[in-house]
Amino acid sequence: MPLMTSLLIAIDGPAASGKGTLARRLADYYHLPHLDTGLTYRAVAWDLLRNGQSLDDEASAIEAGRHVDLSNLDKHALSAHGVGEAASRVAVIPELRRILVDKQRDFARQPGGAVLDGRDIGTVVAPEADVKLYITASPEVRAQRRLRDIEGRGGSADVSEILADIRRRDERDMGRADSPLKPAADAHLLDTSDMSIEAAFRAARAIVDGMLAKRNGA
Ligand SMILES: Nc1ncnc2c1ncn2[C@@H]1O[C@H](COP(=O)(O)OP(=O)(O)OP(=O)(O)O)[C@@H](O)[C@H]1O
Ligand SMILES: Nc1ccn([C@@H]2O[C@H](COP(=O)(O)O)[C@@H](O)[C@H]2O)c(=O)n1
Repeated sequence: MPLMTSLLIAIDGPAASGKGTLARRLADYYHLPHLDTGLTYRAVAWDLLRNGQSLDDEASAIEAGRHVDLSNLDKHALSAHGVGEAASRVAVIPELRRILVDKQRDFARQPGGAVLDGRDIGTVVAPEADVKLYITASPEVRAQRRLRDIEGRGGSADVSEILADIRRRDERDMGRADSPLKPAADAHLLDTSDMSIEAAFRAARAIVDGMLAKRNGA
């Protein structure tokens, strides 16, 4: 559906809740550019890991953050499950967050709008977003989804270890002092535990279309 005006959609939620899948579907449907902001934190973590640097080395993380190029994020290398865990460790560094958030804001403010997904989009990166979605699913359902991801790429994993990792990541992301994961006060909550991808997409689209209709005075 082509848009006549600008539309900025902010999507937040915990690991493997399905926010990236929804963000890509919505971006495609409304013809908007999409940014998975998790990739920016993953790029920093990956840089440290690759260079044998500690994830606690704040100066190196900040330097790596300055070099993150939104147009050159290697999704394939960054998508490994372990990189996500490492990303959540560097994501607690406030100075690094400032640098990455500035880049993400530049992306959000392009003419016509955009879809961004992450942990602090509705609260910090784009509090002015036209629509904010907070996507959740139970940790058990998310662990099963992540397992299917890993198996789909030819890997294998123990679901109880994935579940433990998801719980640890939730605790770190929701408990950090700077920009913790939480729904914005005006976010629409969508629990996808019992929803197919298609059903979640339909529900998200109904929210966005409802906002557009209201904005157009319908
Ligand atoms: N509603 C759903 N029903 C079943 N599977 C789903 C649903 N939504 C997403 N998935 C699947 O779950 C997996 C995780 O989804 P996705 O990568 O979108 O999550 P995410 O929240 O973006 O994760 P991350 O925070 O790690 O980037 C994918 O394999 C995706 O296809
Ligand atoms: N806006 C964001 C996005 C991500 N993070 C941190 O990065 C980790 C990896 O994110 P994924 O979405 O790719 O799983 C995540 O656990 C967060 O710690 C963030 O802080 N803010």
